[in-house]
Amino acid sequence: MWLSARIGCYSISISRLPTSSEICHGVKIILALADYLRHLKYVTASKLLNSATFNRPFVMWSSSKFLRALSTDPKLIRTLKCDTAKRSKQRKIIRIVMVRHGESEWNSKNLFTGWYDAQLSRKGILEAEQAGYTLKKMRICFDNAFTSVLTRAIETLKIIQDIINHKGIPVYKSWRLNERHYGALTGLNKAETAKQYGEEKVKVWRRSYDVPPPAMKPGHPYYKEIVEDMRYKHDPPRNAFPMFESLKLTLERTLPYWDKTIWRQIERGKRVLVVAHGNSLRGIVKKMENLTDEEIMAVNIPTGIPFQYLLDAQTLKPIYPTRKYLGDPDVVRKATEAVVSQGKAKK
Ligand SMILES: O=C(OP(=O)(O)O)[C@H](O)COP(=O)(O)O
Repeated sequence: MWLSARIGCYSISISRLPTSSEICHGVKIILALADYLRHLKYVTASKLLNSATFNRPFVMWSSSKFLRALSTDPKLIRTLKCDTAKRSKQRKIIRIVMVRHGESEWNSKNLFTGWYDAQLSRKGILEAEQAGYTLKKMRICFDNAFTSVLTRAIETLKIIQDIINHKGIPVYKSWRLNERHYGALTGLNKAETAKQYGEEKVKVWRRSYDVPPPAMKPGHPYYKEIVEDMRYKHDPPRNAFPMFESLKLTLERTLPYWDKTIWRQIERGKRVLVVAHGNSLRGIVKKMENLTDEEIMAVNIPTGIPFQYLLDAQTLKPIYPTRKYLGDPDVVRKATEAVVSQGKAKK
């Protein structure tokens, strides 16, 4: 190798002395490289050049000479960026960030929402913005993002992407990340339901692992709107379209997507952002933290506050056993308590 350089986790190898015509193209290459890295890492071209370190100390070139040494010949320049395997090895820790969408209009009215496509409330938009600013302040970057097919999650993701300047990353949407289907409870007020059926019953419907809510029947006010929604035209199949879901049933359709799609990306060293829902995320939390069916009952996820898992890049095991919220602990505690209180009977 004539020269190899490392810039952060990216490497450039130049196989031989460039010819004079190759040197002419150098500027174009470095600009393309700077542009690529700026997209991924927010570095400017000058920072990029200043941080270049060469593995042959005697070839400590100035930036301008380095510029001129680059060429458009792909055989000459072996690598412009490290492959993901190399990156994940260099990165000792892999971060996964998840966030429940910002407050929806139905959250603000304390209604069971499930598969009803509620919009973000004004407060929910602000929560999504705050989530974006938190990630921006921490300089957290992502390679791709995953969300449900419900507007409140998609909009939250868009707001975050805008703020952290990640509009270009691939976004994958799947109904498998949808909120649990709340069946016949969809559209009912939680506090009024607790008054009618008792707080204990509502707690079982909201938080038990395998007790489902009553099924949504064709006469239900939101039946047609959900079943005939064009976003479900092809998937889930008609004969498997849910009419209710316990957390267990939710997890049974979320987990294959987590394992086969999201986790594969994580294994390849990709930094993923998952924007989903209170209960679809509780399912993933159960799996990540290895919680029992009883332990998951106590987990409540507030809207719009990102949380992360840090994994050892070699073993892919979480470094800390529980999720860490990226927010003021007091705010997180109050927001979590507020979620619990939603099931208290109306006085
Ligand atoms: O649709 C819902 O969740 P979402 O607002 O996260 O999409 C549910 O109404 C959440 O309610 P729960 O916290 O009583 O399970």
